[in-house]
Amino acid sequence: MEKKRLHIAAGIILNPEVNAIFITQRPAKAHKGGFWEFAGGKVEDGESALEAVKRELEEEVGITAKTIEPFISLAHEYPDKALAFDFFLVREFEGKPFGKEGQPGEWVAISELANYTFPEANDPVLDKIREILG
Ligand SMILES: Nc1nc2c([nH]c(=O)n2[C@H]2C[C@H](O)[C@@H](COP(=O)(O)OP(=O)(O)OP(=O)(O)O)O2)c(=O)[nH]1
Ligand SMILES: [Mg+2]
Repeated sequence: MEKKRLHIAAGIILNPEVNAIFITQRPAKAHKGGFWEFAGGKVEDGESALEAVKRELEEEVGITAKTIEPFISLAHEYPDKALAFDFFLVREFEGKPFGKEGQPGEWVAISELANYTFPEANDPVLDKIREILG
């Protein structure tokens, strides 16, 4: 069977004052359930990655992104699906992020990110966060 190919856009929500990032935990039954993630999801037909990440941030964590820039793009093949990601850095936003879909969410200091388990695809993202923002 053909692998599904999906385009995913996700946001790295930064609080620069305390060098922390807001992350959420994927629901147990979802793909990569229980792993921590940067809020985001599938880019829909007719939508740009930037539009998608803004929409997903409203839907999943209840914030309106105001200053947002491309951070890293990568492709990752899981056994069951092939994903292309665009991660964006969200430097300014309106509202207070929370797990709007009932998922756990936390502000985590960049120095503490290693204590949270992310999907394998996120490794280069985490490395770059430590390098540039840590
Ligand atoms: N949002 C997000 N997804 C990630 C990250 N790392 C990673 O491997 N993924 C994978 C897990 C999923 O297979 C896929 C994201 O899909 P999703 O299930 O969040 O998509 P979605 O929000 O549009 O889902 P849905 O409501 O349409 O079902 O990307 C990450 O940091 N953030
Ligand atoms: Mg999602």
